Amino acid sequence: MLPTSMTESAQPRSAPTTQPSTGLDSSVASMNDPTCIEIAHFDAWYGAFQAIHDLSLSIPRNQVTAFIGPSGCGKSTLLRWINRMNDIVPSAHSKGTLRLDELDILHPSTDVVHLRRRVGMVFQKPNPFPKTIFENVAFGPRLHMKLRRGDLEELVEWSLRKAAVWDEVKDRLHAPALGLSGGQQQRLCIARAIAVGPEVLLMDEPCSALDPASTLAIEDLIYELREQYTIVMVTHNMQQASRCSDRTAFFFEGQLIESGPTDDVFTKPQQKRTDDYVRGRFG
Ligand SMILES: Nc1ncnc2c1ncn2[C@@H]1O[C@H](COP(=O)(O)OP(=O)(O)OP(=O)(O)O)[C@@H](O)[C@H]1O
Repeated sequence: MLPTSMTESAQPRSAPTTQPSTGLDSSVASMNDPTCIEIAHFDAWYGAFQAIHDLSLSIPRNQVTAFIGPSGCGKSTLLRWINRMNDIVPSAHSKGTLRLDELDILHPSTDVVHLRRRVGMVFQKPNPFPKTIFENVAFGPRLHMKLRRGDLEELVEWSLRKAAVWDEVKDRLHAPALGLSGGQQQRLCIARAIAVGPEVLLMDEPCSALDPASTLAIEDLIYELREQYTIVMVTHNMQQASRCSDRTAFFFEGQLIESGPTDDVFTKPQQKRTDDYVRGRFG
């Protein structure tokens, strides 16, 4: 399932394959456990409206899992609970289990700042800070790590290379990030997310605001990044799910209808509703 457009540009050329030493070990997790995120009997509400019903799903480590389903079926809601983004929505509440390895994500004592270092998020619309390219990537490490200038520069370069945008920005690191194209901005946002050493990257329709060429570049990148990160991606684009995910979960009206290897979900789905959806009969 390697994307046909897998290009050299998606690969860090001379970058080290491991993150420069920053005192932040993203590999502390029980790496032998194939499950990275365990979701069990999870319900979520906005006020009295129940958006997710009794959902259970295991998200495997170092794979790309795509969440698909018609608008309003709860994909983003689940994604946003995984790094507790819904904490800022006053009406949002939930019940059940969400685990990242040993960490009980929903437990009131869970340190949300620490959780978000382990679980980075990339949004639909690229959202660089109104700062320079360098400062966008350096922002998280400056906040969380005490790095000498040289180490910080090395980490910024590593992150930009890993996000396959280094060659395009290396000569203008101190120019405003908002001057980049949409596709470059999205890769910059991915660099910003990986600079703090997450284990998981959540991507909420990361290509929906991009042109086809930038979309293919990001898809190639997503496929590459799964060697090091567990990726969960919401997408409305069936071709995208089949091009760059290993597993697919189909949601409908707040329920998980089926999940499995992407090829199976697309070519021999177990449920009629899945079949209808992946064939474009609704949604
Ligand atoms: N902040 C909110 N307050 C109230 N209801 C919400 C809120 N966010 C989402 N919802 C509702 O929860 C349900 C699930 O929404 P969610 O955004 O998770 O769906 P989705 O599958 O991601 O949709 P889309 O594909 O359109 O992004 C929808 O009915 C939506 O209207």
